Amino acid sequence: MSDNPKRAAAAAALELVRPGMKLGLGTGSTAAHFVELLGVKVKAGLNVVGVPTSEATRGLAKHAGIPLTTLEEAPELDLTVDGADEIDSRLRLIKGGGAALLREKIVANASKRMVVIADSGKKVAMLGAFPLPIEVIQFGLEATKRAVVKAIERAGCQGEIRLRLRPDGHGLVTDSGHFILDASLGRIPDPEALADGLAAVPGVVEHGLFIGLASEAFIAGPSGVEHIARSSF
Ligand SMILES: O=C[C@H](O)[C@H](O)[C@H](O)COP(=O)(O)O
Repeated sequence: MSDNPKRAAAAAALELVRPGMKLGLGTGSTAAHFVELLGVKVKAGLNVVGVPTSEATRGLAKHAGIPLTTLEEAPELDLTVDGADEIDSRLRLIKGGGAALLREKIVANASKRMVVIADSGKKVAMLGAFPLPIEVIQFGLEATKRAVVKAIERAGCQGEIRLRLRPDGHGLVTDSGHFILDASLGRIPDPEALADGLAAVPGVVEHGLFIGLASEAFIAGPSGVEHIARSSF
């Protein structure tokens, strides 16, 4: 196994790729390994196309020589491979640490199969230690923030909510032109209830709870790569 667990998980997922596949390309440091390894195969003759989940991944994929397409040209994808910030035993995820959650969720939802690649540090008994990213429209930010707080409380959670900032102190703007609120909740006992509550808030574009999207995961740790399938729960 590679001495880099992220790369080992990426290499395991690469084994699922077949010629002719339309692929969703995730975002983040783990997904970047997948893109790089896929690029090596493409240069060796593998025929696939990819839909990137962020402008950062678009750049990496172009550099790696992977032919790109869009969901307009390819509205159904065969396989998406993406990282996660947290993953629980039912393959529920927190994503969006890299601010790409909106496009990541659209791409995952357009895929027949979503495979998560991660190091074992991402596995948790309960979601919530990682601050939950919530993508919101810039208009009405304070009002949306208040409504988000209420939705969070109704779902039995509490914690601090902060606007994600760029290093220059201005609000970070996502690839799709929105802000991100990071909700430090500590624990999310009922992710489904929180997901439903957040989705109902006007101004919330999307949130980083990915429920029912990942069908399997490759999780790499010191003793090797573990394969988890949702059907096994
Ligand atoms: O917005 C970013 C994504 O959801 C990433 O997939 C997630 O943050 C995991 O990134 P990394 O592999 O760098 O830990």
